[in-house]
Amino acid sequence: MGNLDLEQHSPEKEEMKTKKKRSRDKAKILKQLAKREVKEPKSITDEEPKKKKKKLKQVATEDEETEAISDEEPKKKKKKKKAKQVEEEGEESGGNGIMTNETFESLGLSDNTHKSIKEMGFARMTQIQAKAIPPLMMGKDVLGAARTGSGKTLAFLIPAVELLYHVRFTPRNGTGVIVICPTRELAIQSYLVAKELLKFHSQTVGKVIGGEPRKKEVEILVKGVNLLVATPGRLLDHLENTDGFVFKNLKFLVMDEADRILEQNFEEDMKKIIKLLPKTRQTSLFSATQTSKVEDLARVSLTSPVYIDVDEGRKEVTNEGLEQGYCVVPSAKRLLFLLTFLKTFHGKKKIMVFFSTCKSTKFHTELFRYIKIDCLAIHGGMEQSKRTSTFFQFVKLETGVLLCTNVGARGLDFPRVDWIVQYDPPDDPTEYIHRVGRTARGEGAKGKALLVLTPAELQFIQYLKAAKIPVEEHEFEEEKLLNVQAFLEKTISENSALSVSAKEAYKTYISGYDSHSMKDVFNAHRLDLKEVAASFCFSSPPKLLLKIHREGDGYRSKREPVNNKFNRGRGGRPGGKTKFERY
Ligand SMILES: Nc1ncnc2c1ncn2[C@@H]1O[C@H](COP(=O)(O)OP(=O)(O)OP(=O)(O)O)[C@@H](O)[C@H]1O
Repeated sequence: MGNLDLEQHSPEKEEMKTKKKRSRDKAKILKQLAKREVKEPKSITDEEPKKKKKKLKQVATEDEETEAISDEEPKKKKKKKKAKQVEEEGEESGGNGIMTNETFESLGLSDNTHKSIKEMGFARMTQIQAKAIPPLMMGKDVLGAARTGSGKTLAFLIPAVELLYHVRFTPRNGTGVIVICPTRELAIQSYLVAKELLKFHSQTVGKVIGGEPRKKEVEILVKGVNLLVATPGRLLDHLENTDGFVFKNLKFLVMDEADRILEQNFEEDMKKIIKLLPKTRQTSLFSATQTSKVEDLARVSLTSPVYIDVDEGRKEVTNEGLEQGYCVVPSAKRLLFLLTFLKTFHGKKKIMVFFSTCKSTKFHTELFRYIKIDCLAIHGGMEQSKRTSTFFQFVKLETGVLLCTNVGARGLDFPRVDWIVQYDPPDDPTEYIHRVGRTARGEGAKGKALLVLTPAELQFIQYLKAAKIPVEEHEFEEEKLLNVQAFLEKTISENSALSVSAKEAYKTYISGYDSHSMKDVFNAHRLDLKEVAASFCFSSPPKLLLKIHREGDGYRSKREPVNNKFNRGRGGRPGGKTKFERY
C-alpha cells in the first residue's frame, strides 16, 4: 500500500503527467484555433483587401496616457525588477497561493504574444491564468472568479489576442473582441495592457469610454479596431449610432467586473448591447465577486460554461497580506479622526480614502487642500481629462493621498498602495472586498485597510464576518484627535465657496445614506443630523430641504440573500444603486 502511494505520488511521475497533459492541451488548443480559422475565414478574409495588405498598427490615437508610458527603458527595467521581486517574495513567504509553477511558455502561445509577456516580466502564471487561459483558447465560455489583484486581466486578454492573431483579423474585419469594463479608468488600464500584449502583432486596439470626445472614437472605429475596450454606455452609443463600426465579426465578448456590469444602472444598456451583438460568439465573465445575476446570465447566455473559482474553500475572501481593521467613531468626530489619520501618515504612505458621494469627495478635497493637506481626487463629477491625468499621477506616486468615490473601487491596479481608508462605509461586503482589493495585490504583497463606522453602523461587522472577511477592531482614542473642530467651523463660515461645497456634501451624504441598500445597518432615520453636520464643519445642521424616504414607504433592505452556489459567501450584492447616483 505504502509503495503504491509512493508510486502514485512520485514527483517525476506527477511532472511527466502534467507535461503530458499540457502538451495534450496545447495540441487541443492549436487544433481548436485552427478549426476556428478554417470555419470562419469566409466572413472575415473575404473582406480583406488582397493587394493592399498595409500593416495598420495601433489605430488608437496618441493620448494622455502615452506620456505615462513613454519612458520605455526605465519602465521595462522596473517591470522586470517588480516581477522578480514578486516571485522572490512569493517564494520566501511561501506565497499566498496566487502563483503556480506553470509557465506561459507551456501554453504554446504565438511568438509575438509570448515576447510581450516576457517584456512585461512575467514567466509563471497565476492560478486564474493557468485555469482560465486553456479553456478560453479552446473557444469555451468561461465564468471566472479569483481574488482581487490575482491577474484576471491577462487571463482573458491573452486568449483574446491569440484569437485575433490566429483568425488573422485585420482592421477591415472590424472588431473581433470587446472587453466591457464598469469604469472609465479601468477601461483605460485594460486598454493599456491589451496594447502591450499586441505590441508585436499587427492587430489593432482601441477604447471607447464615456467622457471622451466621440468624434475621435468614431474615427478609430471606422478605421477598424480589432480589440475594443469599452464602458457600457458609450459602447451602446457607438453600436447604435456609428456608421462604419463593423462588429458583425465579433468572436469574443468579455465582461470584466461582471457583477458590477449587471447591476441596476448598467442593466438596461447591457441588455441592449447583448441584443445588438452577434449571437455566435464566445463569452466570458470575470470578477472577484459574483452574484446571482451573473449566474443567471451565465445560465441563459453562455454555452456549456466552464466555471472557475480558484479561491473556493478559502477561509478568507480577502488577500492574506491585507491587515484589516475598523474603528467605531462617533459621527461628530469622523472628520477629526480622518484628519488625525492623514496628519500621521501624510507624506509617508500611499493612501486611498473612499467617500460615498461625488460632492462629499469634492468638498473634502477642497477643505484638505485649503488647510495644506496635499491630496488628489477622482469622482464622477470631474471632467474625464482631469480624472485620467489624476489616475496616472497617483499611479506614479510613491506616497500621497487619493480621495475617491467607488469609481476607484474596482479593478484599478495602483502600485504599492499602503492604506485603504473607507471613511464612508461601502454599500455591502462585495463593495468592501473590491475597495480593500486596491492594496495587497499580487503574490506576497502587503497592505492595510481601515473601515470607519459610527456606533449605529457596527452591525456591518457581522455581515463582513459572515462573508469571510477578517476585521479587527482598533481602539478609538478621542484624546489623540486633533483639536481643530472650532477652527474648521470658523474656516467654513468665513469662506463662502467652501461653505457652499460643505452644504452640498452634507446634503448628498444624507441622500446617499438614504439610498443605502443595507437599511438594517445604514438607516438614514437613525442619523443624528447635528452630529453629521459637525463632521461637515457646521456647528448646527444647515437649513436645507432634505428628502428622506419614510420608513415603511418602500423603505426596506434590498439585500439579496447570499445563498447561490457559485457565490459561496463572497459577500453577495444587494439590488445595486437606487435612484441616487453616487459615483
Ligand atoms: N503571471 C503574473 N505574474 C506576476 N504578476 C502578474 C501576473 N499576471 C498579472 N500580474 C500583475 O498582477 C497585478 C494584478 O493583476 P490584475 O489587475 O489583472 O488583477 P485582477 O485579478 O484583475 O484584480 P481586480 O479583481 O482588482 O480587478 C498587475 O499588476 C499585473 O501586472
